[in-house]
Amino acid sequence: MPGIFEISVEEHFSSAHALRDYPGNCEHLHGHNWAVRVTVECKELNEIGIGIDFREVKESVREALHRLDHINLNELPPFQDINPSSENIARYLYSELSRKLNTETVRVSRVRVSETPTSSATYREI
Ligand SMILES: Nc1nc2c(c(=O)[nH]1)N=C([C@H](O)[C@H](O)COP(=O)(O)OP(=O)(O)OP(=O)(O)O)CN2
Ligand SMILES: [Zn+2]
Repeated sequence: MPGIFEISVEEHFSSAHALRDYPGNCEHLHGHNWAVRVTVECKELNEIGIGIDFREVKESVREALHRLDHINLNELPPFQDINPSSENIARYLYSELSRKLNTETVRVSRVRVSETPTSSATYREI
């Protein structure tokens, strides 16, 4: 039976955000240590049994997260008109990382963004 491999890495960044029009204290600027889990899928392995090197995925994720680190996310162009919610950050990273990592055999399948150990949003395309 054909199978699929899911390869995941997790990286972190720290930044502030405020949810505009949120009915509560999240409307005020506050910070999180965000955790980002990126999953890449592939059907084939190379000659040494690897779908895509964890290190290659981590390098791309770190580069993308560097742009989000230690800033006010509301001031970043992608979040000037939409809220930097976990959902919107996950979709933004999915798009950035897909451009960087997708090949004929490998594609980013999901990005999970966690604000706390118990609260996260995941973006994937169907
Ligand atoms: N679906 C979403 N809901 C909320 C988001 C979000 O991005 N997507 N964001 C927030 C706020 O940013 C808030 O800072 C996070 O709230 P929460 O996870 O509840 O964090 P707390 O530290 O307040 O959690 P407690 O467990 O209640 O201490 C809100 N909602
Ligand atoms: Zn928050």
